[in-house]
Amino acid sequence: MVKLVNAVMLERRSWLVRLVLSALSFGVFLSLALFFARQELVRSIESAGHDAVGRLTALDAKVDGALDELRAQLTTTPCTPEFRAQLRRFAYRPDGLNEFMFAPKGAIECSVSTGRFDPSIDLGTPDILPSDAAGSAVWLQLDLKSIGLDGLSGSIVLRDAVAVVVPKEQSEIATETPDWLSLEIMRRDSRGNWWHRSGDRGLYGAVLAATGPNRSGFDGLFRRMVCDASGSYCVAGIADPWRLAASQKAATLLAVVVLLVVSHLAADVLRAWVKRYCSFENRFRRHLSADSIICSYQPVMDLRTGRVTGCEVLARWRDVDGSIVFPDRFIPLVERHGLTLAFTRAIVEKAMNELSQALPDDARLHVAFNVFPVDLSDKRLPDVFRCCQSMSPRFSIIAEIVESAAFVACEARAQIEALRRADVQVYLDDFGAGYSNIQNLASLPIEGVKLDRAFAMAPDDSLMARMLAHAIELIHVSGRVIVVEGVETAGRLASLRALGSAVERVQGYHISRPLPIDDFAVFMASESQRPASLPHAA
Ligand SMILES: Nc1nc2c(ncn2[C@@H]2O[C@@H]3COP(=O)(O)O[C@H]4[C@@H](O)[C@H](n5cnc6c(=O)[nH]c(N)nc65)O[C@@H]4COP(=O)(O)O[C@H]3[C@H]2O)c(=O)[nH]1
Repeated sequence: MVKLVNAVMLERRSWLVRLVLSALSFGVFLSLALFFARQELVRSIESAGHDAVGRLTALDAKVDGALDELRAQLTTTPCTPEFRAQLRRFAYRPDGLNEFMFAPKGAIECSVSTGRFDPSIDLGTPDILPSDAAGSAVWLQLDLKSIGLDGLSGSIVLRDAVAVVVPKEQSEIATETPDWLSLEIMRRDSRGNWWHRSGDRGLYGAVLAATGPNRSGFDGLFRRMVCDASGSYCVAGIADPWRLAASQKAATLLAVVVLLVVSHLAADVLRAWVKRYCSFENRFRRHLSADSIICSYQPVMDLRTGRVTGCEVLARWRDVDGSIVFPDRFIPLVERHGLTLAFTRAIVEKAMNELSQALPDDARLHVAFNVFPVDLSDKRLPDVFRCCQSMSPRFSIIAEIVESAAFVACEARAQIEALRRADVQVYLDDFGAGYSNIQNLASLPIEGVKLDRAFAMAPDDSLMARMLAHAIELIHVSGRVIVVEGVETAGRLASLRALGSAVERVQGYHISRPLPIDDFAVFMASESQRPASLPHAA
């Protein structure tokens, strides 16, 4: 997943990313479609089951009702011509029940179609015994040839010596059942045995096994069992989605095409969303907190004594994958989203907390913080450094400000004065680059100036390197403390020292790179062991 997100973010192998996302979306949509299809299929089984159960229950009621009515109407001696005439009259009714018989104890003595049977035909033990004395006995699935109904099959229901033939078609499953749906109707007798009534033989057992406790995994078929309230009838149903799809080829094809198109569109939306959600900007905004901000401390050396007397606090940010992000990536975001003051406050509080814990109580240090140019017009800025006041004189605080396009000298002056009242010294940062203005250098009540690192980092014979001495002289004339940053070599350190006392402090990779707090504490401890006369590493 991480690889996929990275590929999306970096726009690498866009065809592959699109393919993977399309496949993912297709999978999701297909699952959804199958879920709804499953609901529909299960609903179809249930509705066909309820239909069948309803029809059979109604048929039973109709048969029992007809037999009760017939018994009440039979007034003559059984199997006499008058008796058979009474049976026949009843049989003519248009209710689908046309063959009535006199069959005491299951032995048929006469019927509407055949007349008298001599000897009588014994039906044997009924398949379904009567539940009570007033109940019906039933013989299921009989070939009715023996009672004179050639080519017919069905059941015989006997109630108090009068019986009726229920033709097979009447208890059949509806003929309009689609071929992807198989049903079996079962009838339960009073002893709890189940009897096949119609449909596909064996389905009941198969559904019971597949839905029971020892069921195996999903085999692509959906199964359901529907029973009536009394538990006399159950319908087992199996729906085969693949047969359904095959029988509806055009609709299935159309559904697949629609799914493909929708998945493709969804993949594009997903890609855009992942890009937006996982973009550095959004990640940074979501996870920016005091915990994810890291302070790095770059030692600042007093050039005259060779001692490290201060540090600049530089912000880093820990990304969600643990990697460390440098300020050039996130400082513009902090500015764009108006988080500058809160960010500076978080850095100041974290750094002061770490420094006060990691350094010995007798350590004395200048601690320099970068201030966003935009906050120079925010009256709340001095308040950001309030937590440092209790730590004086251990730490003396410096706010480094950069002249920018929005730099308004009179606002900056008021802010600088407010900062000084809050015991914060103010230095102009990156002097000599960007918007640096000599008039500001002369007129603003600043304590120091940090010369842009481009001067110290310039190659020895370059114009910038030659300008270094002049820039120092210019600042020196203004009477400000001069800090030169970007000192990367012993040679550059020596050349600065050779300029005399103009440069007060230096900072750069030659002295040390920015360090995590623990390493900075170790660095400071080793500094305190070093004899003061030994110039630092030069
Ligand atoms: N090549 C080279 N580089 C050196 C040398 N010595 C110091 N540097 C780098 O120069 C930058 C000095 O900070 P900056 O001028 O205030 O410039 C800072 C500052 O403008 C801004 N920044 C960093 N932390 C904060 C912060 O907490 N708040 C604000 N507002 N800005 C910050 O990000 C800028 C870059 O910071 P970093 O990447 O940490 O880069 C740091 C430091 O690592 C050297 O000898 N050689």
